[in-house]
Amino acid sequence: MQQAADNGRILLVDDESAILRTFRYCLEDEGYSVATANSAAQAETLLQRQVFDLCFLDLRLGADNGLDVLAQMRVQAPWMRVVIVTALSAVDIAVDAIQAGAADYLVKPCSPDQLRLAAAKQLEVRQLAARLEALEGEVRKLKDGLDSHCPAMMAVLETARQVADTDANILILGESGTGKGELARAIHAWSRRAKKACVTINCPSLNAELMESELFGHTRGSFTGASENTLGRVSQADGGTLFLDEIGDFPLTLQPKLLRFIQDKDYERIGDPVTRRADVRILAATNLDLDEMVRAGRFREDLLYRLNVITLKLPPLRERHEDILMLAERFLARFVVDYARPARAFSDEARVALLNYRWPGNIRELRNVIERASIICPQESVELSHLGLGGEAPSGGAPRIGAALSLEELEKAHIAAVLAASATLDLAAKTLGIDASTLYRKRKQYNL
Ligand SMILES: Nc1ncnc2c1ncn2[C@@H]1O[C@H](COP(=O)(O)OP(=O)(O)OP(=O)(O)O)[C@@H](O)[C@H]1O
Repeated sequence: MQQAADNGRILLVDDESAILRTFRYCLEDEGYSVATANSAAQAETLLQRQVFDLCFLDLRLGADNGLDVLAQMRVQAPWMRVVIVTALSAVDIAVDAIQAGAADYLVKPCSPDQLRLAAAKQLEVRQLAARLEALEGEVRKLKDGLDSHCPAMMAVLETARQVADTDANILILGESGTGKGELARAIHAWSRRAKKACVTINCPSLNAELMESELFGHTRGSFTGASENTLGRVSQADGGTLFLDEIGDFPLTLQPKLLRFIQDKDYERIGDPVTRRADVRILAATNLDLDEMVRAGRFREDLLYRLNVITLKLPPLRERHEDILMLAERFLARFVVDYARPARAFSDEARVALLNYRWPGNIRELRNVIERASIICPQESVELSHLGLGGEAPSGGAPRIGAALSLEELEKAHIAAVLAASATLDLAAKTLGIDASTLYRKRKQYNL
């Protein structure tokens, strides 16, 4: 029975019981699952209860108008292919039916071969459509890359999807590399603002003056170096989304202007007194403890309350056990194509190591580890040794001063080691003797 349903589920609608019987035997012999209805009402009831892939519909159904029945079917089961069965004298109505959404027509009396051929052809189209739908779903998932089998992450994604289409401001929390930026872009893509821009500002990379100009724009000559008028990101994001990445580093002195913009949607460009408006949805992300920053006087409480209308907290990768191998396999599949390398799968030992590692750098670190492994692995199976998961830093041991390394490689390794040994980014920046915004840029540059 299940096998027949898998081959194709067919509904026959005709008021002549002899025709129903002959068609049924012929199609069942082909291995299809077949149901019959001798009136429009019976067909409607069956369609409410069961899913059909194909319907053979006689347009002359007693008192019922066949075209009305067809229209009803198109609403009830739009995926179902409908083949009209008609007498030669009524072929012109069949043509109307095709215009109304039927897939094809058969002229009565038809031979068993004609019936079988029509069924096979339509079921093939239906299977292709179903396959396309499934693939589109997969592509959508891969595109936002955000599917998960981890209950905590699934709950975050579910809330994110629910609130995506509202204009509520959302604060995304989570350790560095957990995918806050990815989630922000996905929320924009799921929202009704998707056709407009999603503009990102990396807050730590700019001081207060440059940030104001970046956000709201400026007029030529309004400050040293302002050689031309600029629109500002807020204006670019009009109708869309503004993503404030690492909002914890947003300059304190500029926070009142951001607050006013979020509350009233009003702003002025630097050097231009005209008050402008922009319809922008705000998403913000941070790995800092904003409540703690409020207590320490480093972040405005009123701004925090405007930003965190909805808060989404991404779990760290070490708590997403169910997802580690899925993500690793996905990265591997992508990188071996990018680099044209032979690796195809992980050995058992490598899988265990991936699951047991603590992933302090979360998905960003996993991505780097797999990218590196996919390059250095010379065979189909990625072994534990290709992963380089020995110590804290996955890049394979501390480099020696004087070793055959470029300055860049040395800098990357040193920054990685200092980051691993420092409690906060500020402390790491202090140790390195650079400011936090430079450290931010270097982390992004080296994917640390
Ligand atoms: N679900 C995912 N599937 C594939 N790649 C992902 C996923 N989530 C994150 N990534 C990748 O991991 C890296 C880190 O992601 P992202 O920049 O969004 O993290 P973050 O939490 O915003 O990091 P930070 O706090 O350091 O800015 C990026 O390269 C991103 O493409």
